[in-house]
Amino acid sequence: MTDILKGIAASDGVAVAKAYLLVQPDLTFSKVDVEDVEHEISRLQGALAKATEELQVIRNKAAENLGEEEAQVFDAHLMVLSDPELIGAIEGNIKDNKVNAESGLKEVTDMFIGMFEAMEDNPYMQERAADIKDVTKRVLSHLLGVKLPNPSLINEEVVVVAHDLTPSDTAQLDRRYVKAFVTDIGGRTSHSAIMARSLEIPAVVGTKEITAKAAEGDIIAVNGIEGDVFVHPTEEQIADTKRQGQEFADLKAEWDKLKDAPSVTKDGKHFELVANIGTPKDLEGVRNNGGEGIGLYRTEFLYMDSPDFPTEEAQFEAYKAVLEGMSGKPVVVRTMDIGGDKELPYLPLPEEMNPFLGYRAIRVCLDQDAMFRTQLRALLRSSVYGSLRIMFPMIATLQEFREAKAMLEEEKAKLVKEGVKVADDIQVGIMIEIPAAAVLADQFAKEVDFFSVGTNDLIQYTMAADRMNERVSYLYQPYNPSILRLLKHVIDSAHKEGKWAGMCGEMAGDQIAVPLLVGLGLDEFSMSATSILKTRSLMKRLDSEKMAELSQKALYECTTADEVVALVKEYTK
Ligand SMILES: C=C(OP(=O)(O)O)C(=O)O
Ligand SMILES: [Mg+2]
Repeated sequence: MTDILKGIAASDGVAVAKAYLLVQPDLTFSKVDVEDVEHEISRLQGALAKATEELQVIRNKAAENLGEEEAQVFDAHLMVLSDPELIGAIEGNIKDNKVNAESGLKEVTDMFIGMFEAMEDNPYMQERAADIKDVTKRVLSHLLGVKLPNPSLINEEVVVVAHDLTPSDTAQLDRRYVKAFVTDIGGRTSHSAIMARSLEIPAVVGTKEITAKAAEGDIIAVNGIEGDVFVHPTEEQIADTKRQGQEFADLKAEWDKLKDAPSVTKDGKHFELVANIGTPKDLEGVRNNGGEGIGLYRTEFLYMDSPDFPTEEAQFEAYKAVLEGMSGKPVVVRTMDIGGDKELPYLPLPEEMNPFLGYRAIRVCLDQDAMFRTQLRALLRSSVYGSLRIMFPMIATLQEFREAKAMLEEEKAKLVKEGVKVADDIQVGIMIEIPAAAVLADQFAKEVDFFSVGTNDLIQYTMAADRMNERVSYLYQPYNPSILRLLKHVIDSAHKEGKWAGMCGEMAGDQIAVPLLVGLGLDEFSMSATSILKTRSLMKRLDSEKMAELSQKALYECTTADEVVALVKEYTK
């Protein structure tokens, strides 16, 4: 029987393939007293050998697909598996206490993990604790005879099914084989959804129950355009999904013709259409989709992809590659925005009740300023290779901006004194993603060079609706007049001071929002590279005067988001 699930359409495209369950198996066990300790030790040895063999395959796969550096984490795991001190302690525990291998293993590894985790100021030991946790899971899975999912080992076409995908899980998905993914939780602006769009993997998130409905190997049809998922689809549903996929592909072919066209409205008004990227590897997609620059380089992925804090040199190389790769077109680099749903294994942040309201982004950077200054130096050094704009995330107050800017100036002065060349036309701006900054935009506009509105966060904070939570996703309303009024204030405030205002939240590429934003006079639209051409195509059909009238009505006559959507449809018929 077919199960039909409705989720949030997170990344365009369709796929029909077998399910691959990326679900953590049950690793619980009971502690058992045993007589035959030798048997338990040989079970342990067997599991260690299997785990080693498996990790070697994963390591080689990672090196092949992602590069040597990314494979290093598995070397660390292999080292744990062959650590005589650790293995000796586990065997000793089994012998001395006459317990089963599962229990002998877990007790010892828990002890080491606890000890290392307690060394809070020592990121190296924190990382070792994380390695031991991972390895323990793998050995336990072999002892218990259950399978751990290994996304990097996928070598046939599948639809990945998961409760949730972290950005690092998503980064491991190989586009050749992973035809789509479907999750229980998440929203359109969760980072795994954003990454799916840049990897061009169709995705439906927030289905609530895909992991309960789909079993390994079940055929699944995914429609990432509409947000529909069919488990055991009928022939008709498969045909229908594929037909919609074909229609989308045809549209895409039309959009592709606009690759080298300017981004102008019907009446000739130009708007800048630029891209959001997470790594220098994304530049190819930006060029293929006719991006006029980079409006948001999320540098935290550089930190997330690295086994330790990236050095100044490694960062410099990445920033230089992006600036050179864009051949003088503007590049907005956002300083590290860690926290929320983005974690660093080597920077343990305290568990928080509300991580999106907690210790993240500029708050971490101003607090741990050595790390921040390293990034600023790398950025300043790269500035001579293109047109660099530096942007600070999650700014709530002017003090924060002034403090961050002062650090930037200090690092610049030091570099100049050392004889290092630094460009003297670097614009310095902020993300507007906290309502306090949006409300005070008129004052911020006097001190910053530009604004870029981060609607992913601005909407969640304004509506008090978690962007990751599908239960409140109905409140995640980009078109709510309250949001539109905030945007108007931000854009007008920038213009009053002769500054520009952009947007790098997902709303900038939203086809209902674009007519409103054109009407509000937003200068720069930054989005997933894959949304650029369809937005350019839409813009060509809009008249800027008429859109100004539309936005005026939407802001002051509409009372709900639904009314705004209806009005946009009427104005763009
Ligand atoms: C672009 C934004 O930042 P991020 O999605 O990385 O939080 C935003 O909040 O809109
Ligand atoms: Mg944000």
